[in-house]
Amino acid sequence: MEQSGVPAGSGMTSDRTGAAGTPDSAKPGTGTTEPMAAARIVEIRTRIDEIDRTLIELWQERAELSREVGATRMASGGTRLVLSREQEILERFRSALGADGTQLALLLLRAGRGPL
Ligand SMILES: C=C(O[C@@H]1C=C(C(=O)O)C=C[C@H]1O)C(=O)O
Repeated sequence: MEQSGVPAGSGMTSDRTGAAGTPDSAKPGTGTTEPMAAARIVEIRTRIDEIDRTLIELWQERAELSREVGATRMASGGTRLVLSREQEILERFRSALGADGTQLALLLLRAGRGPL
């Protein structure tokens, strides 16, 4: 892991810095000098940024709702967690997204309850 937190070799780092005069100076930061490709990349990135904002909002809303369920249940004498429900959620994500879905679901569940 390098200092930025981005793993080396992940494809998320580049020698092409995007500064003027560097190889992608047609559209700084796109990683290409070809104007049509650069324009399309900028367009797609606009939508990616929207999706990321939505994902972050949904992530935060889900965590808050999950915390509320846990608090409500405990205040009424119930358990903090319901493992059968967590299993259903893990299976939902696994069947839709495979092994990455399982990892994603584990992170989602942790976000609502904190580390065990
Ligand atoms: C939110 C709940 O409480 C806990 C959190 C869950 C979640 O984040 O989805 C699922 C099961 C419970 O362990 C629930 O029971 O629905």
